[in-house]
Amino acid sequence: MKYYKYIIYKQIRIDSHLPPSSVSCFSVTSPSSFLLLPPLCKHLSGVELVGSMALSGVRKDRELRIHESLDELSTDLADYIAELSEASVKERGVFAIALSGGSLIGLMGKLCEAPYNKTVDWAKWYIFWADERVVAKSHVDSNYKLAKDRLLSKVPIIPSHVHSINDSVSAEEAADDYEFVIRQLVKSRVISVSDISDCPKFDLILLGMGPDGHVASLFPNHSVLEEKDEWVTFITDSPKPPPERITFTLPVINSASNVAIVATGDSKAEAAHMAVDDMGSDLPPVPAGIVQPLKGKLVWFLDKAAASKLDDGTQFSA
Ligand SMILES: O=C(O)[C@H](O)[C@@H](O)[C@H](O)[C@H](O)COP(=O)(O)O
Repeated sequence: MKYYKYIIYKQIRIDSHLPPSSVSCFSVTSPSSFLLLPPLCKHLSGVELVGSMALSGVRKDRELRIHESLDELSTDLADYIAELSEASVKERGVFAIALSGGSLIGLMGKLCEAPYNKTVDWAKWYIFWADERVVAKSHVDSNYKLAKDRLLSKVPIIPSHVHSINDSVSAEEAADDYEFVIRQLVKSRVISVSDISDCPKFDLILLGMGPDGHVASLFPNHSVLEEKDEWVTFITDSPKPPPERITFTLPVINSASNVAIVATGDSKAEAAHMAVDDMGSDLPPVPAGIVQPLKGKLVWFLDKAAASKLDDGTQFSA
């Protein structure tokens, strides 16, 4: 649970230019982490803890969860997804979740085990892909195949709720088709709609991050980052093979109720630093750094290696 310490330290540092009386909100993620605040504040000059507002006060900000091990991270990720699923089913009767490819799917593996395999309301899940490689569904590169083999085939999800892309058409047509499917499901309220952007509002979008800071199939310095009109678009020149992909656009990602970015290993450390820390205005932000939900909540799941280059990362290693 060391990541809570990091979050609290980070927020105090960000807020500490304010007069002490203004420091009333922290990204505290659990009541137990609140206990860490008083001793921490005592050691920071100019910082004073202001009442119990901190317990319920959560900044509209990202949350960082940094884990000692992949096992711990997987458990936390499964807890997080299960909690969001429960809340969404309670509120809307369904849970619309978008997956990505890569190591993320393996890290979600705990959902297939007890207690989640029995406690999660799988029949209410509607599955989408934030990005997909334009290959046959049976191809080893298919994100659908990866999720089906590792996750979806192991839990009682209703097959008609699994919305994979049309794999028998071009990338452009697959993107158009996929957007059409999403539009129908927005109409029938399976997917909510954002009241500020008119985009679909997924209950949760799960993203991995590449060493270059890409998320979904939004690659650095690629014109796909500028797409504002479409919900789903396509590329044919992905720097990460295979070249043809469809992807949610940034406006859709940033309209979600919840977005999680999951990144592990040394190779992600530099990109995590560039996305999470304030790099000033000289450098263009990496795509992961432009993921900033308008009204929703962003949570980063990192292991120690991926977090090793974050500013103040040493605060974490105790
Ligand atoms: O289809 C894809 O390639 C992905 O959706 C992509 O965005 C992936 O999530 C990242 O590249 C991270 O992948 P790793 O976690 O395997 O490094």
